Amino acid sequence: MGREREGDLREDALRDLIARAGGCAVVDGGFATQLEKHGASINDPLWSALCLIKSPDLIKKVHLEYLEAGADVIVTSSYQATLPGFQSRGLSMEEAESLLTTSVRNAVEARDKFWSSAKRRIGNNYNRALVAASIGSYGAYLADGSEYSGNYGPEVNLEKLKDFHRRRLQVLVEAGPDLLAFETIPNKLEAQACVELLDEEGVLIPSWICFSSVDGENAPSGESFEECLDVINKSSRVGAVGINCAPPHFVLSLIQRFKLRTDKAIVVYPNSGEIWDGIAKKWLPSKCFDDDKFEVFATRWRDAGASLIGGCCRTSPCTVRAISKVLKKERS
Ligand SMILES: C[S+](C)CC[C@H](N)C(=O)O
Ligand SMILES: N[C@@H](CCS)C(=O)O
Ligand SMILES: [Zn+2]
Repeated sequence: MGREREGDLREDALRDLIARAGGCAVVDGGFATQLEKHGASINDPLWSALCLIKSPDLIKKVHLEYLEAGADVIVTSSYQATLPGFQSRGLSMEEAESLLTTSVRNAVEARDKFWSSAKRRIGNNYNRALVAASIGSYGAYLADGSEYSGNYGPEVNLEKLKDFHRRRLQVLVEAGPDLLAFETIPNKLEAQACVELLDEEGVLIPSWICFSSVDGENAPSGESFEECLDVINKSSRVGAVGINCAPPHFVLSLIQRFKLRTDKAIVVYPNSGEIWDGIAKKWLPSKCFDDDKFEVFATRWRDAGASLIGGCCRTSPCTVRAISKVLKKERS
């Protein structure tokens, strides 16, 4: 993958989608959550990536459900799919890379299948969706909940994070997604690693970088979002920045703060408000927001300046349907 001229960046893909969606595009919802609803057992260090090995057909089914619900962007099943993770289960490097490729192909095939029939439906309100290849944080790979602490320890430096992300990023880009979605980034160092890697690898498809948050104020590491945004603002390869898998009631004030610090598009797809216990590997009941609430919030988030809105863990196609209904109402 050689270095390319800035002018070749395909940043229009994201801008065009947002414009086609009337100023605010709909991102899908909790992918792993929906796999579980269909009976997948993902209590495993590979989490949802286990389905890439065990039930790839289910992955396609879930993508189709989110498309039918109105998602303008579907995020691939690769959140916790990593080369060392797969290799630790006895897969060869070649097999592991092939699973990453499959995660993108599954989503592209679902998108193409859905669009070929949806575009013919009279009066349909659908856009041709984009496929965003999910790149979960290093903390996601650790499978100990550290995507919500950002505490990677002193031995994890910038180079180590870039090395961790490099080959997966190359394979995913090679598989031909429309976008890259860096998800639940918990600290500034990993944001820096992602930004530098995009440059070093000359990645031409636009990325978004999303942070998690556990206090509604800062990144999980305690670093301010302003510091994190300053890192991201330096990169023309990052088209959007925002928050995912944090509780919905944090989102409005974070959008307002992000708007003061960046000109990039803002992307938000919070979870239901429940809290992940990374050790027990289960969701703890907490202030939980239902789909009606998402419908109300989505308008406020859009009015505050978000241009990509969806749901994350513990949200469902019903959540996305509610978001899509309210955001697309005014243009139908
Ligand atoms: C977004 S969290 C619920 C994903 C799962 C986590 N990385 C774990 O393996 O425990
Ligand atoms: N795209 C991932 C994010 C987990 S935080 C999923 O929905 O499963
Ligand atoms: Zn999530």
